[in-house]
Amino acid sequence: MADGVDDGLPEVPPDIPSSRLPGFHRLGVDARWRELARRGDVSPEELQVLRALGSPSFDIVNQMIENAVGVFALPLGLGLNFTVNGRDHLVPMAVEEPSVVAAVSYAAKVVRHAGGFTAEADASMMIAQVQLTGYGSPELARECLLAHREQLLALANSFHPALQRRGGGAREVQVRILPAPEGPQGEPLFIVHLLVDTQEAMGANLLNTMAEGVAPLIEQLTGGRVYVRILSNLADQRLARASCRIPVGALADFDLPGEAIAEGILQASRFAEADPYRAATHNKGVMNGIDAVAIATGQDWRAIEAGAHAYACRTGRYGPLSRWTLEHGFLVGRIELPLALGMVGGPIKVHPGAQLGLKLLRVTTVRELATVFASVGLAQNFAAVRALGSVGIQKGHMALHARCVAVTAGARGLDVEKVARLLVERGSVKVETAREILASCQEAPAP
Ligand SMILES: CC(C)(COP(=O)([O-])OP(=O)([O-])OC[C@H]1O[C@@H](n2cnc3c(N)ncnc32)[C@H](O)[C@@H]1OP(=O)([O-])[O-])[C@@H](O)C(=O)NCCC(=O)NCCSC(=O)C[C@@](C)(O)CC(=O)[O-]
Ligand SMILES: NC(=O)C1=CN([C@@H]2O[C@H](COP(=O)(O)OP(=O)(O)OC[C@H]3O[C@@H](n4cnc5c(N)ncnc54)[C@H](OP(=O)(O)O)[C@@H]3O)[C@@H](O)[C@H]2O)C=CC1
Repeated sequence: MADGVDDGLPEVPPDIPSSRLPGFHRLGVDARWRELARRGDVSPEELQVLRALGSPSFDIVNQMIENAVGVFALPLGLGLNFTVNGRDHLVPMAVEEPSVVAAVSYAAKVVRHAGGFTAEADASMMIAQVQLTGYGSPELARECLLAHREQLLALANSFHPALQRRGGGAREVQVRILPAPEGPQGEPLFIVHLLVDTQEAMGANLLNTMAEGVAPLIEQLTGGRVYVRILSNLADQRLARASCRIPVGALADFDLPGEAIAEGILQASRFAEADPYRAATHNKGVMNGIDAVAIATGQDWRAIEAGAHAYACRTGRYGPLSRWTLEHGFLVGRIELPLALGMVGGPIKVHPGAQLGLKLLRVTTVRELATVFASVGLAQNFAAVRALGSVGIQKGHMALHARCVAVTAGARGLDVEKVARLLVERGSVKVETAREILASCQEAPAP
């Protein structure tokens, strides 16, 4: 029971506001704002911030990037129905693509009925890389650096003493010797990895400072010359995992039994495992959700994208980030990917929208944030493969895309919904058809 509407679900504990807002999408935007305020998801001050997000103070954006001349706004929606590890979360999503928010809410609703997502995230261990050349014998250089491990770690930590005081900091030194890309005539690549626990920060700037800081000592110890010093976005020491178990019977839809829907999802999963061309699209679907919540919470989504796709190649062949199996009458979904996120740092305390996004999510640590991100990725993928393996993507997606087509054809105001509805009814969601509908509406005499 949520907001007086019986949806057949157990009531959530009173201290955790439910993420189930039935019919929220049928409300006008003013009513949505009122509902968020009534439930206490936003304070009166935060409601003002929410209303003003489309036109933030130019001072703020001018402080964020260079040569700022304006603000490029994106729609902000709420992914609903999420339960992760027994806690409810409203998921803010900044995205331009129709049907992403509806699809993720749909999927989260199905998974919620099946007990919600189970998820976990590793500690915030990031990798900084230092490239050394002219080192002589690679084995001797490796021995020398590892023998000075404590000195290197202490030097790295001296650049961020506050991080160490919080329980984080540089933890390990590793050396990787890689074959030269030119072949045997080239000098093997000698790469020093510094593993750093960045606590609540994504950590790029923290790591870059440490990598640049330890470089002179690495040169001094080995007699070599350092070139590149930067973090790696393949954050494979900082993985997050989510899973869900849905009774096959609960999948029945489109006049199809649950078994038929499950079979379609399993076939989609097999396709993505076997074929990188399909895996790329499968993962695009996963990132539809993850990027949207990343943008809405001020994360570096390019870093997340780079990490996700590099991780998808870890076996030497590009593959899917999520997989689906059938286990004892349950459809089981699992996802694992690197998630270098922050609750502090970068633009997070600067951009009012990022602050608000994190507030709406009601997470308290960066690891909890990562569990929600992984669950969003799995939910988004579930919605897509469920549609792809049954009625196809166009039915649900194009119905929601119809509004964009109507606007492209010139519809404005109340005409947008009307033209979109007629496009769907005619089964032709095309700009040309929208123009014809608009023209016929304009020719028709006013009642
Ligand atoms: C679109 C749905 C969800 C409709 O599906 P439906 O069966 O019409 O949904 P419903 O009416 O049964 O509603 C169920 C719940 O879904 C949500 N919902 C339902 N409608 C809305 C709406 N308008 N606005 C907001 N939320 C909506 C809402 O939470 C609702 O619960 P309620 O609140 O009513 O109790 C379904 O057709 C679907 O999931 N389709 C898949 C769409 C999709 O995956 N889009 C992503 C973009 S396509 C892409 O880029 C990726 C891709 C596909 O290439 C990836 C790949 O290849 O793997
Ligand atoms: N390749 C990439 O991905 C790159 C990304 N970037 C950008 O780097 C930014 C992220 O870097 P990041 O280092 O996270 O951000 P910051 O440079 O803002 O550093 C994080 C700050 O948070 C402070 N802090 C406060 N509380 C905590 C806590 N509990 N745990 C950890 N830190 C805390 C730290 O302060 P204190 O000093 O007190 O420890 C530190 O100053 C993003 O904007 C990203 O776009 C930049 C370069 C490359």
